[in-house]
Amino acid sequence: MLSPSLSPLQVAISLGDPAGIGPEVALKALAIAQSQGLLQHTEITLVGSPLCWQTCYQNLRSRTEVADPADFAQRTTADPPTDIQTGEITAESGEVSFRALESAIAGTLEGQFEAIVTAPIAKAAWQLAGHGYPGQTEVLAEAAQVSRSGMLFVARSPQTGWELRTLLATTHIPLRDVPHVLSPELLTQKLSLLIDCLRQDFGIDRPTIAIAGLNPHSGEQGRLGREEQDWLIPWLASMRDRFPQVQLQGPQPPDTLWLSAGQAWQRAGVAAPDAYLALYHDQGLIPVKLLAFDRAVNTTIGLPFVRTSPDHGTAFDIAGQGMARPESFLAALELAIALAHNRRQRALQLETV
Ligand SMILES: NC(=O)c1ccc[n+]([C@@H]2O[C@H](COP(=O)([O-])OP(=O)(O)OC[C@H]3O[C@@H](n4cnc5c(N)ncnc54)[C@H](O)[C@@H]3O)[C@@H](O)[C@H]2O)c1
Ligand SMILES: N[C@H](C(=O)O)[C@H](O)COP(=O)(O)O
Repeated sequence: MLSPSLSPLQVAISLGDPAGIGPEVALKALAIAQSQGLLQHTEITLVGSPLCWQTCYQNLRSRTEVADPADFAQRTTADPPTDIQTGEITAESGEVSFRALESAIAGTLEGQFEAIVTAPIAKAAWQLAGHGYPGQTEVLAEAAQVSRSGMLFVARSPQTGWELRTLLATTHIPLRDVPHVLSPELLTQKLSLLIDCLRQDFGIDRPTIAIAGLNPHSGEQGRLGREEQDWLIPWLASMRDRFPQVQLQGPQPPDTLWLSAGQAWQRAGVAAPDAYLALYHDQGLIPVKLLAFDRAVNTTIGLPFVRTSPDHGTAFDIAGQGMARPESFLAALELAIALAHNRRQRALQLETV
């Protein structure tokens, strides 16, 4: 038997919404990973309805490179009672995608998997199926019973190797609620989580982190909004005292905060922060997706296991046509393997001291 350090990493891939492009990008990414030898030390388990995995494979195999689900281990959940209509938001597809995620999480909490890569789900389909969660992140955090979790997007530039990391302080809430939900307590929780993650998962002990303001021009001394003056600037000052090893920049005008990321993405040697903290969903995700839509990975931090996902959704407009690009899913798979490997190494080091 292999020693724990040499046994294959156990990675689950959850089906996602079978009416969308999730199973397609997963099987395409797996075909690339197989051909590039990326799975040599990894055992992949496909989680979800076996009928849906097979249907996707049979539909696409003559048109494009897709891996055969039969090449992988399976953790099965119930097949849908009726045919899933590609591109349609239905309760049936919502139920199938929810069960796949639930089963992947259960397998992880039982110790079967070290990482989960989730294919995208449609939140509206979950609602139709009676699952009121705003996203997969929230299900994962609840199931893992963690007090702190966060939605971090990671993307590596193919030109320079520089890594963009953006954490969202708030996620799936209406824009009008953002100023009420933001607070010094919430930001302290997210910032400390980010600092821990940078140290443990990315090996950065003394990071530079840039924090966005909320209002145009960061409030322009209170003339365009008061949050910066009233509490964001004092909060940041207190965080500088609390985390002296971290260089904290901000609160910076949000419209230009990610300019440094754009420059470091394209040109080697440009100085840019190790991570950005965005105050709300689209503030952080517009620059991330504009710069790196085919590269970025959504990873849930603060969990006792690794979870990654592509940065895109179910793309119902192109589902079933074989044209979905698998690069973001492949990046999610690669990051999951790298992070799970790091965690295993760290656990072994802790055992030996
Ligand atoms: N991680 C996730 O589970 C996740 C992430 C984002 C959105 N979603 C869900 O997906 C659904 C659709 O969301 P949306 O339309 O806002 O975003 P989307 O990412 O699904 O699509 C946005 C646009 O990008 C295109 N696109 C997306 N992925 C692509 C790919 N791999 N290759 C080629 N083109 C691609 C689509 O065709 C569409 O034009 C929503 O229900 C949303 O909740 C899920
Ligand atoms: N907010 C993410 C994005 O826009 O890409 C995505 O919806 C996250 O969804 P999950 O929590 O389901 O991963």
